[in-house]
Amino acid sequence: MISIKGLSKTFTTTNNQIKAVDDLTLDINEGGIFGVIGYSGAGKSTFVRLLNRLEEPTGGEIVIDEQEITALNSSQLRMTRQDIGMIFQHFNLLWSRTVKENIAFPLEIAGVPKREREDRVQELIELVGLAGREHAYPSQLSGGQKQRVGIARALANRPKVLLCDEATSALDPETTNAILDLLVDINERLGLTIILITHEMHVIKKICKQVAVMENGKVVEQGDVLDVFLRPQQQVTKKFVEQVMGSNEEDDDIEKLFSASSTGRLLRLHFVGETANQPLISKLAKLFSIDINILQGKITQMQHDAYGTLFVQMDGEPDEMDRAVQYLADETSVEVEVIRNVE
Ligand SMILES: Nc1ncnc2c1ncn2[C@@H]1O[C@H](COP(=O)(O)OP(=O)(O)OP(=O)(O)O)[C@@H](O)[C@H]1O
Repeated sequence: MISIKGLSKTFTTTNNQIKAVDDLTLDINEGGIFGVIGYSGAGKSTFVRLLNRLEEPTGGEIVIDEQEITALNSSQLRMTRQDIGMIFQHFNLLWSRTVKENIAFPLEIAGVPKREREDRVQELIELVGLAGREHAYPSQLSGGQKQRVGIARALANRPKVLLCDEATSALDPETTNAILDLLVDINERLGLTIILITHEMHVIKKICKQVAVMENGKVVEQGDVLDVFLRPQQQVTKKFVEQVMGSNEEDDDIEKLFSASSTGRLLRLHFVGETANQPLISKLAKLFSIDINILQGKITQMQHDAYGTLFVQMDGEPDEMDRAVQYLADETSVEVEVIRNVE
């Protein structure tokens, strides 16, 4: 468990004081992928850099694996940092060293003997998918390959925690997906905790189990990603959810699609979890004497679950429509809402 209590960081500049992280309290479970999302300036980078004390906190406490990070002296901190790997948006590689030499660097600093170091580097190269590129220099690599070197280097000393500071923000969408897949693979294979900060909701959606939303140096909302997607409380969270789901303003257009001349019912079906929407719609049409038409829908695939909303028009005898709605409510995990009813 990573436990953060009342964490603060104030930067003092010549003109003013900036509370980059403001009395932040958060618990992060071990072994998962935890996302922290926020807009630029929310304090995400400062927060993640406080976790390994690349920034010194102004106040508060950080405990990782029963060790109080905030209480360590500098030599203890050097040792403990081996348990906390980090990757960066711009990779922070050593440009005059090859792939192999970059990955070996933290092992050299930790005093690992040469033979053991070479074996470990080879293992890491295989793990991140860089076999054949051992002797390349960073300038000869693509962005995705550079981040793979960053990941291998961060994992060299077998950390318990991996901090990712906007690790995919400099990458194109395809490469982003490949790197996110690699992070999931590493999390599953090595069981280490990943803390990832980003301003992109699709990154959270794709790989995180839990998320915290930051604004003005504070966590304003947190929970399971699915819950936060389904019931965003804060305005900032709603905006992030809209990044991947579109806005609810489209609901007005739905009323127009279901025009004054339409009969039957306009339903909003809210899907959560594994329910596949297409089979359900055709099943309804088979089970009941109704016509059913999809007017509009937005379903998104999360790491394990799908969720989203379909607007459908149902027509038929009132009794049959009642039975179909009852069936949806009782026999499926779909939340159903009758928006209009014209008989
Ligand atoms: N070294 C510093 N000195 C002074 N102010 C700083 C320093 N580092 C960060 N800040 C300020 O702290 C606030 C939070 O910055 P931070 O970089 O943590 O936010 P962020 O959410 O990571 O945003 P971004 O993605 O743009 O980096 C900002 O107002 C920033 O200007």
